Formats: sequence, structure tokens, C-alpha cells
Amino acid sequence: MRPLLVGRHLFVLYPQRRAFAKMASDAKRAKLTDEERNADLSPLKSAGWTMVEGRDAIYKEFLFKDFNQAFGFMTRVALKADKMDHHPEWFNVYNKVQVTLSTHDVGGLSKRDVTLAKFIEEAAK
Ligand SMILES: C[C@H](O)[C@H](O)[C@H]1CNC2=NC(N)=NC(=O)C2=N1
Repeated sequence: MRPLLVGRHLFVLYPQRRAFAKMASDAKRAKLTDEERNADLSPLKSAGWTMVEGRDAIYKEFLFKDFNQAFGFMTRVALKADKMDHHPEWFNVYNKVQVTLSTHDVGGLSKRDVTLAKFIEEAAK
């Protein structure tokens, strides 16, 4: 705790807050444990996500009515990805969007991929 006096205001700075925030963000980027895989990936697999062969990543193809619907979906996901600082690998042609999720920083699946996949499911509805 570092007190800082500015005029008649006393500010108290908590360097630990930053440290805790960083720990939380590190945990979100850590590779999923076996327990987390069982709990978090099962519902996504039921929704059509599959494991990518040869790498720790999940994949799903989305089909829309037309390009407008597909791009609207991509826009919603892009805004979320920007906020999360977590970005999909994706490919779009006309009404088709193929999405692969993985956390490059850890070379595999993390909580962030689960969070983004859940958001993507809602955005595609
Ligand atoms: C510097 C920046 O925070 C990192 O490169 C972020 C950006 N977006 C990312 N997106 C994904 N999918 N994985 C990452 O590891 C990742 N890392």
C-alpha cells in the first residue's frame, strides 16, 4: 500500500491489484486441465465443435442464409474478440464461416477458447 497525497486528496495505490489481475489473465491463457476439458468441451462438442487433428484446437463450420448474415455474425464475434484480446482463426466464403479456436500463447486450448466458443454459439443464433 503506497499512500499518495495530491492537494487535499489521499490516494492509496495497490500494486497487488495489478498482480492479481495479471494472475487471473494468465490462468485464462493456461492450457485446459483434463478436468476442464471434460467439463467445458463436452457441451461444445455436442453443439458441433470437433477437435482439430494434430493440434490442440477446436473447429466448427457455420452456414448462414447469405453473405450478409455471415458477415453480421463475424462482426459480432470480431468485436468480442477485440475486447477479449483473443482472436479466432477463420475463413469465410459467401455464407460459410469456418472457425478454429486455440490459444497461440500457450500452444493449445485455454479458458479463453471456451469463452469465445460459447459467445460464438450465441452469435450464430
Ligand atoms: C499480445 C496479445 O495479447 C496476444 O498475442 C494475444 C492476441 N490474441 C490471441 N488470440 C489467440 N487465439 N491466442 C492468443 O494466444 C492470442 N494472444
